[in-house]
This record gives sequence, C-alpha cells and structure tokens, in this order.
Amino acid sequence: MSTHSWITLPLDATSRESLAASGLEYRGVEVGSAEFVPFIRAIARGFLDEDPTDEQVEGSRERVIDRRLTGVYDPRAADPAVPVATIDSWETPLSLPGRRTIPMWAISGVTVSPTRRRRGIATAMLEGELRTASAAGYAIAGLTVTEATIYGRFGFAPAVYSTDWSIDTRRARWIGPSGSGRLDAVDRERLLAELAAVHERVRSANPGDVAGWTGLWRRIAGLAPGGEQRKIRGVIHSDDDGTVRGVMAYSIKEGEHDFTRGELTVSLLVADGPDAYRALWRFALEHDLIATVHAPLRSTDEPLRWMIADQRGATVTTREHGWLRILDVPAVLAAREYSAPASLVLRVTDPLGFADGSWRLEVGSDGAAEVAPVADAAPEVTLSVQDLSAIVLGGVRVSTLAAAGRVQASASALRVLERSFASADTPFLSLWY
Ligand SMILES: CC(=O)SCCNC(=O)CCNC(=O)[C@H](O)C(C)(C)COP(=O)(O)OP(=O)(O)OC[C@H]1O[C@@H](n2cnc3c(N)ncnc32)[C@H](O)[C@@H]1OP(=O)(O)O
Repeated sequence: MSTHSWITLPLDATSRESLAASGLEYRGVEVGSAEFVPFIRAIARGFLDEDPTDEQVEGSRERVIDRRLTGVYDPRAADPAVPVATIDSWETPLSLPGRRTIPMWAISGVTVSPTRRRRGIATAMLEGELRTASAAGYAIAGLTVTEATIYGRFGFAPAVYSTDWSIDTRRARWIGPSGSGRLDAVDRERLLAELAAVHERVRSANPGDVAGWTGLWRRIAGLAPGGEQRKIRGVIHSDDDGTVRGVMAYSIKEGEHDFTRGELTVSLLVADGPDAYRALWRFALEHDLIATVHAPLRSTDEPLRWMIADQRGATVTTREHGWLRILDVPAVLAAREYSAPASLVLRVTDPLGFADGSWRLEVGSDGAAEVAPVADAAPEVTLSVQDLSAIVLGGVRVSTLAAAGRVQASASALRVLERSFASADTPFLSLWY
C-alpha cells in the first residue's frame, strides 16, 4: 500500500465543519478499503461515464494508488456508502521554464452528485484542498478541467494552451526532412514501457508538464480494462545506436464506404529529439488508407506546421488546458528561470489570501530570481493571483492580460515583466490529469 506523505495529511478542519453544518461527512478513503468501490462508482457517475464493471473498478486501483482520495458522505442518502462528492489529489513535479521543476499539488476527480449540486460542496472540497496543500508547504496547485467556468473563482487560471489537429493527409502532404533511425511496430506492453520512459525523459523541457503514472500509461497503451483498448497500436523510433527516441500510441478507424478514407488518431506522440518527431509524424501522415489524422492535445507551437506542404490542410483549434494556482508567490517565482533581468514590485490580490501581498521581484542577469514581501513600496504591477498563475510559465503574455483590462502596469513595467517571463520552451501538457 502506498505511504506517500500527502495521503496521510489531515483533512481540512474548516471544510469538515462547514460540511458538517449541512449534515455531511468529509472523509478520507483508502484505496484498499471497502469504501473504494462506491467511491470509484461515484466518480464515474459524476463524469457521466457508464457504471464501471468490477474489472474496471479493480483497474482504477492502480490509477489512483498514489492519490489522496476524499469523499463527502450524506448519512441520510438512499445509499450512504456512496459519496455524494469526490476529489483526489497527489504530488507531482510541475515543469517550469529553465527545465526546472517544483512539487505541485495536483487535483482531479472533482464530482458532486447531480442530486446535491450547487450547495457549496465543491467549494468546500476545493478550498479544503488548497488549505491542506498550502499548510503542507506546496507552493502551487494544478488541474485540467471539464469546463473552463469552474475554477477561476478558486484562483486557478489557464497557463498552458493546447491544440487539436485534424489533418487532411492528401492536402497537407508531408514535406519535412527525413531523419536517421528506424521505426518499429510494438505490442501494447512494450508501448506502455516506452511511453512512460520517453515521456519521463522529455517532460522537464515542457513547462506545464507533469509526471505520468502507471494507470495512465496503461490506458494510453490500450492495456486498461474496457473501452476500445484493443484498437490501440504502437510504434517506436530508435536512433542509429538503437536507443528509443520516440513513441506513438494511435488507433485507426477504417473508412466505412471507401477503404481509402480511414482515420488515424494519435493518442500520444512523445519525441526526444527532431529525428523521432519527424519520423513519427511522417508515419502518421503517410499511412496507407488514411485520409485524416486527428491529434488532440498537441503544443501550440508544433514544428509539424512547417513540415506539410499546405498548412490549410490542417485544421487546428486552440484551447486552454493546464490550469495553475499559485499558493506561495516567493517559492514559485524563485523556482523558475527568467529570460531577462527585472526589478519590480508586484501587488498580487488573492481573495483566498494565500498569495495576497506586495512582492519585490529581483531577477539577475543569470536568470535567477529573488522574491521577498514588501510592506511600503508602491506597486509597479497590480494583478490577481489568477493572472500571475496564467503568466508564470511564460505561455501567456502579461501585455495580453493588460490589454484585456486584467493587469494594471505602466507600459515600461509590462515590457520588463514580459521579457523576463518569456520562456525559451513553449509550455506543453500532452496529458489529462
Ligand atoms: C479537476 C477536475 O476534476 S474537473 C471536473 C469537474 N467536475 C465535473 O465536471 C463533473 C460534473 N459537475 C459536477 O460534479 C459539479 O457540477 C461541480 C463539481 C462542477 C460543481 O459542484 P457544486 O457542488 O455544484 O459547486 P458549488 O455549489 O460549490 O459551486 C460553487 C460556485 O461555482 C459555480 N459553479 C459550479 N459549477 C459550475 C459550472 N459547471 N459552471 C459554472 N459555474 C459553476 C456555482 O454556481 C457557484 O457559484 P457561486 O459561488 O457564485 O454561487
């Protein structure tokens, strides 16, 4: 059984009391306990999934083995063993500009029963998570979302955007350079191992990325129970020395009335270097009988755009994806690397208090920052914790937020902040967590 320190942290007393005032119990759930099965069934109900089979419930033990599971129970409910609300959380390294990482409090599995919605249960759980994380010394929290309307009120903001690609293969036509190395089809067990290994090697170069986990790799590799897992196929790219440099999990939908109109969906493509990146994309785009390639959750800055003859052959939609919430301003700002010197006082507003205050940011020519609270200096930049969380990876420009009326600063302060916060690596999060 897992013994990670975050799993055994006490439940937040304020949330426990506020839920108790409504007759609800706030309880931790152990993965090995009898409460686990109804907990997983409640999550499935909350996410509008089918009621999971026993095999799927068992499979999900591995998915959440490292997580802190918390349920809200109503003793008067028809079945009081089924929580009326769920949430799970765990520590994961968050990649920051400069190939640094910081421990992040990741949150997932937020559901409230449709019979108990809009009574403040999610608020109690989320504020409880933030207080627990902050008290335990976590400087930042993060999540990916079902709806972009839920988490702003808790201080979260999108810091990583993603793109979904739909490529007409004949029109787009591959014109990229060929690289060295070779491609091999692999079975799903090997696919799982290579997805985990290559992603682990490259994630620090992608600000906003987090560590994967076994249950995730099993699902992406087609080894989780249920669904259309047997459709998943895998291909790896090895360099001339035989080292695996890239891996792609994909599935194919056969053309129904015309065999040449098949569709290939890239569920995950991870490349450690340009040769693997090129070879895997070329494999997808030049696959026989494939008219359309779908690739969700790609970067906003894919070199692929420049490797096709007709950029309009690819329909690319952009969406917010990775949401962050700063809890400790000095710790987060000092953890990343900066692109240019800066000396500014930032006034950060935070209705929940964690990040509220005035902070002097001093960035030296070495790209390192020192951050300290200041009591009496006039702020040069005033922004909310949401806005600071949005810009912290360098993927959202502070001048964009200022133009949107969200950040107040002089033009010169904005320029300094923007140059300093720019990241050489584009933020990229290829996973849902
Ligand atoms: C990280 C993740 O797990 S993302 C997954 C989120 N979960 C889902 O999408 C599953 C389906 N939805 C649900 O289970 C619930 O509707 C939840 C969890 C989103 C919200 O739970 P509730 O207990 O109803 O939220 P709660 O009552 O605390 O609402 C707090 C505030 O958020 C607002 N709110 C809640 N849900 C939404 C929403 N989906 N869109 C917009 N506003 C919302 C409420 O109106 C309320 O606003 P107010 O404070 O101004 O009155």
